[in-house]
Amino acid sequence: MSPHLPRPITLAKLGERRFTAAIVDLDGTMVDTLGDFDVALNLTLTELGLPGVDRAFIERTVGKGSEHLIRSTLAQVGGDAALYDAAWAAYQRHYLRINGQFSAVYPGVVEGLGALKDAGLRLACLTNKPGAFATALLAAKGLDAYFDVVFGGDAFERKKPDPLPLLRTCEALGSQPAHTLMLGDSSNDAQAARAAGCPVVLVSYGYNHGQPASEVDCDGVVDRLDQLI
Ligand SMILES: O=C(O)COP(=O)(O)O
Ligand SMILES: [Mg+2]
Repeated sequence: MSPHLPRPITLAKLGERRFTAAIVDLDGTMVDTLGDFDVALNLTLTELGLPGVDRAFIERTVGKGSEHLIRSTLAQVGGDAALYDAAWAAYQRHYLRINGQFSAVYPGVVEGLGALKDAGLRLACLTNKPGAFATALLAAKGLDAYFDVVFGGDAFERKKPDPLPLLRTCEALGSQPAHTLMLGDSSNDAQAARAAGCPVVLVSYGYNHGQPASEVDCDGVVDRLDQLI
């Protein structure tokens, strides 16, 4: 395990670095979306005549985008991989209809985003979720106004943990990676940030493939986003 900075970490403690921007993950960091995933995925499985999956499976599987979630789910329930296209179409239809209805913004998120804005940082939302799901969810939860840009998992050729989405997001923000703070909940966020050269802080409460966030190589862990300021 890598050494961590003392926690709760603050922006001041992050090496007195002058941050010009922050990139914020969505699922498991700003919004607890497990309920939305559960409903959309199980409606899809029912439609295909397949057995359901439980929340523990979903919680350890989300984070690498919807395509990965659907492939893993078909494998989990013994569904034929040839059902992928039908599953993807059904999942999108169900997800877009229920998006946000079974999910909730985590405590401290609104306060944390407001404080980052007040500190003069430009903000981007960068998620592995499809862009259409992400923009609708942010709007439904009243979080859209905080962000200068929003990029989904379909915005670039590769998703987190590849550094490409972070590097492109830094470009869009006009911010150097070393001065851009990544805030996420999983090893996908942390690995992408490390490879892109962005400092990275994780939240302790999200979805990290069944592993505690404190075991991930990152610059700090917070229990609420408003602990940063
Ligand atoms: O859709 C997912 O896999 C989760 O996406 P996120 O954690 O990058 O927001
Ligand atoms: Mg996440």
